[in-house]
Amino acid sequence: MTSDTLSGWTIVFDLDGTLVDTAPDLHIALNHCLSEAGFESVPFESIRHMIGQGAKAMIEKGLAFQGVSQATTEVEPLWQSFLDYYEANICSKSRPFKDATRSLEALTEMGATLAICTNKTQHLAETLIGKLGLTSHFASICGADSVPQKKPSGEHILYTVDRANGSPAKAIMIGDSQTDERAARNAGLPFVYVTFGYGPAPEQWDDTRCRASSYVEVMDAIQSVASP
Ligand SMILES: O=C(O)COP(=O)(O)O
Ligand SMILES: [Mg+2]
Repeated sequence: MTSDTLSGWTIVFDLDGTLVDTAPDLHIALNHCLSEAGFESVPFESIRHMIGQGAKAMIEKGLAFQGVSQATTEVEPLWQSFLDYYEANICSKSRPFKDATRSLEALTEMGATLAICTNKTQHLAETLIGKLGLTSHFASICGADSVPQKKPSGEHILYTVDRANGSPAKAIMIGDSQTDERAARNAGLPFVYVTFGYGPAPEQWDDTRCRASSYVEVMDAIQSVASP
């Protein structure tokens, strides 16, 4: 790809499962809040599909996994306990996916503007990206509580693009879940689905052009969308 190929384009990344492999730290923090409330742990293999709709939804799924109904358990105190623990340990094991950082640098060299649209809270998203030393790559970072409606609302992505001074007509969403795909569709943006994240995969996702199993393929997919 030559330089300036992506001039005027805004590339919007999901965070958990797309840019950063956060599952190990989320898993420890989820089990911390569950055990404080007297519940069993959730095994690591089961947590992947609990990520993607924010921490509260993850805790609710963790409880449901134990057969605990929300009618009998208040999620709010568990959520507070999760947030305190997770904030203090947010970057113990979380690392960018292979080649992600290099790809951010390359995209910027090609003239793209980069942004993050995540269902993490704003504060946690900024804290994690800061601790990983990635903040300077992004023109905007928009967490779930920075907008009236989080993903799968398209508004969340459109707000993120706007905050980055971009245009939805030249923007691409990269994500690892059905939530991201629906948000991109609601916003009218092309979507690149990464298969190395946490899913669940978008339903009836057969567009091989926009499926990426590595950051090398993410770069190819962006190129094919931006200059078909
Ligand atoms: O925290 C979550 O559950 C999801 O976050 P994501 O939108 O960055 O995948
Ligand atoms: Mg995700």
